Amino acid sequence: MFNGEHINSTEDRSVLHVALRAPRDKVISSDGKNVVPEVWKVLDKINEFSERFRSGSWVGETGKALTDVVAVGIGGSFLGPLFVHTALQTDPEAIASAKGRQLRFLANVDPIDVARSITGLNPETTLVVVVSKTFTTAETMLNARTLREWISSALGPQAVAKHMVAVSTNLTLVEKFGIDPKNAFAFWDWVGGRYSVCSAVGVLPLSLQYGFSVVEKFLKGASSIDEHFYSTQFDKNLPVLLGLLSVWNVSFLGYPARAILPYCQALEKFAPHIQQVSMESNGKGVSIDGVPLPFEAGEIDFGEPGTNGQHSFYQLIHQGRIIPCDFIGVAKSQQPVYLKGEMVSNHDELMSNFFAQPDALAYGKTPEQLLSEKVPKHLIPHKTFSGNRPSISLLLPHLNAYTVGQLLAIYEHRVAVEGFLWGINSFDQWGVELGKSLATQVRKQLNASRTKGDPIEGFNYSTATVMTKYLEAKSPISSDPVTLLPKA
Ligand SMILES: O=P(O)(O)OC[C@H]1O[C@H](O)[C@H](O)[C@@H](O)[C@@H]1O
Repeated sequence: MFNGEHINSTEDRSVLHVALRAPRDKVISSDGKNVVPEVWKVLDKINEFSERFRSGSWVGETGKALTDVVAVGIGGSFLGPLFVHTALQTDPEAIASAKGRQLRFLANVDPIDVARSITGLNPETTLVVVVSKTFTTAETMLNARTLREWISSALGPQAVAKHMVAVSTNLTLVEKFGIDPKNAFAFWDWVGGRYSVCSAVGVLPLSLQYGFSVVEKFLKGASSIDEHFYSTQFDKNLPVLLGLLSVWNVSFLGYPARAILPYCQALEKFAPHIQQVSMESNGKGVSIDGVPLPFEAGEIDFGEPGTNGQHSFYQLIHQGRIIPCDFIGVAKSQQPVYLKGEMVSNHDELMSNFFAQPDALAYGKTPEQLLSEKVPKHLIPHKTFSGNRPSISLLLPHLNAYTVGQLLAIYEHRVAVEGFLWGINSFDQWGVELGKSLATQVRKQLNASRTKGDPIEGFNYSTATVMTKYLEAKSPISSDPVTLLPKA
């Protein structure tokens, strides 16, 4: 991976997200060319642009400084930046640098998400960042066209140049869309979408919100783990050990799921991000050579912050199926509170659970213990905990831009280690294609049925029946889509 070999063989690409956070003087080559200078050219451009934006010298169509950003993107062009943004939102340093600003995300093509993302925003003070590796993703492009309409109907079509910028590998399509190429931020095909948060995909919107210096710490944190992963012997190498544990749990013990349980509300978007990193990478049925696997690869990832999850699905984890758990804790809270007279601080209260849960899973509670506690006989089977349920605990010293970068890279490399062990290609995603192409067929049918009354043809009985019901409901379609958007 670090040598730039084309380990993503089905797309004939190298896999070099580590280059996105490499120090300036590092040499990492793809196809014989050192890519680190290109990376820094874009980072410098982001630094300079975000400075202009944040200082108010970049102004919108009506001469006002821009304070709010809507990042439009989905999948890898959304989940990583959302995770990092959510983690920084309560960090004191990041709060200070984001004063008076808002960063929002628009991912879903559901018009409800459009409404949510712009409600209360004024186009005069808003910058839209369209983030798409390919610049062809149907959801993102429709959302981008919708927000372009929102801007130009309020401020005139010429305002688009000042209120819309883009992040993409496809700069030709960015220009075609009407975004000034000077305001396009590039990345490269050797960055997988789900590994792209350290490219302009994450660095641009996060720098607009928090300033480049904060985001640079995030990159440095990720880079520190890259270095550790590259050079540390295996028995002390965090991503290697974690990857081995995952493969052991999935392939040897037969536990296919994994719960990601951060005892830190700021990490609430970590599990959704890792779901994509892990499940899109390792959810494969054939080896890298195309041979059907004689075992199942991939993990089923889900998670919620503790303690919320404890009051929801932990019952199943304690007494139902065996789900290996990742407990993630932070030694020092971003927002400490201690109420006089309380036995412990609020953070200690949270962390009491962080320490208690893995113990309960590991050691359980035996019928003998219950008997000695005088539990009625008929309740003993219900109150018994089998124990011997695996978990790992990661304790971060604190949560800031640097450690968020570290956490991200630990999981990225862990997923890669698992994929290497399973012998699969963790860097392609052919499994997302079929649904997309079927949606194209449905889109054509909906158009033909709505505009010409064409009957539904070429779909199976179930789908045709539900589509008929859907068309009967006749959603309102205005010829002027902006009338349906909420007003600022
Ligand atoms: O960044 P884009 O090209 O718009 O792609 C957005 C997403 O599209 C697809 O769903 C891919 O499976 C994802 O890996 C990707 O992150």
